[in-house]
Amino acid sequence: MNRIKSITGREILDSRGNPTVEVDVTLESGHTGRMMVPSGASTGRFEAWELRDGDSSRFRGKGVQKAVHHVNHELSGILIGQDAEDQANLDHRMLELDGTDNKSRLGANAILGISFAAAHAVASAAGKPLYRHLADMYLSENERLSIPLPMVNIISGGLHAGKNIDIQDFLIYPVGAETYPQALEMISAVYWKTQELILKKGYVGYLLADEGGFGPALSSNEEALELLCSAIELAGLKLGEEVGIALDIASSHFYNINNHVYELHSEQRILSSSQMIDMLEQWIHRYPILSIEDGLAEDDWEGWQELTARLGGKVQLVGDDLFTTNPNRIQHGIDIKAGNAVLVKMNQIGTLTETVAAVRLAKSAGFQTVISARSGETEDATLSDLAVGLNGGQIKIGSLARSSRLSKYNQLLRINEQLGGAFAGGSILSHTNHLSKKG
Ligand SMILES: C=C(OP(=O)(O)O)C(=O)O
Ligand SMILES: [Mg+2]
Repeated sequence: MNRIKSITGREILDSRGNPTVEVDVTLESGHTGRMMVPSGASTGRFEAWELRDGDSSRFRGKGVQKAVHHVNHELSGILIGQDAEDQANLDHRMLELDGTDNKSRLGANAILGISFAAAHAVASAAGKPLYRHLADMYLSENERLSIPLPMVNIISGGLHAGKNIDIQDFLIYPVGAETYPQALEMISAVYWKTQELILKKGYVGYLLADEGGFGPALSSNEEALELLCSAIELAGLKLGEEVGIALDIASSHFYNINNHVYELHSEQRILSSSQMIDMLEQWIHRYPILSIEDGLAEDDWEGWQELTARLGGKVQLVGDDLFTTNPNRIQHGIDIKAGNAVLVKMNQIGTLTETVAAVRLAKSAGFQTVISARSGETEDATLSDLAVGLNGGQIKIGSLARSSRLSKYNQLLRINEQLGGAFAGGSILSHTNHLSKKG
């Protein structure tokens, strides 16, 4: 038993210079925990509600003073004196007090901040790193922890880069790395080769997008794939074997829901669901693509069924906007065979308890999990502990050149030391065609 003594919320700034919520929880034992809440830009329609003030005289309406007020008054009012070690009870009480389906009254940003700050405080009181506290709470005793395989944004598009191209993330997978530090070395090599190539190709400026990836106005979406392949080879790494490719199509953001078509604005092309799948299938054959996220839109369940039937045996198909870390939507995907992996974003659902439920459900159905940051982040590194502590297997943080991203990559380096170098590595993807072909 360790009761909550005080809860303090405040407004801080995130990596886009927008306000976000920070929460400190102090226990009667004197231990404290802190959480800085992330924020998305290419958000799914079915996410838990991020409460913003809407008063345009401050931060273009993006202030979070209302959410902070809820932390400091209503929420702390019901939580002070509660046992912080009973995470499920804390989260349940907050959900009950909010009373809505999507946390829109008090704000998922307010609730998430308290939920994770409490976990931090309890870990600190127990003298444990957060990942260990999470593993002790949620994993079986003999489960061996490992550093997740990172998928790393190198070229950005869509809403993260001013719509230079339509597809949002061109990422690399250091599948041939035997250790996490080796993986980072490979990522850094490809990152810098990509910059060199962009300048050599005559683009004016290489421009950095929200997650630190390069965001030039390329001539087509496919040019980004060609660039990545060249950069991997120029870095002296074996394409597909040492470094593979992942995509986040983020297609909900160019889906025309009225006409049921996908509008690739940068190429002036309009595609049906089946034509989108045809395009992705061609790319899988041409490039060493191991994972595709949101290949189709959040409303296109039928398209997802076709996508999964056609490509699910060859690549990882990750639902982000599709599932929004929501156990009900994940269960529907499992039932109708839509996707085979879940992107896990804690603020899409809003509490630690529900995040764990989403991960457990995904794993129980044999789905992979990718624990993911948002495009708006802070120096908070909770994500890394969450990915290790739930044995997520894969992590998506963004690119290397942003301290909001590096805080997480560097936290994984520290945890790596403590785990004696245990790394999930490329074997996590051995079910995909490209890697299984290697034998
Ligand atoms: C990280 C992502 O972007 P955002 O946080 O903007 O939703 C994503 O789409 O996977
Ligand atoms: Mg996504």
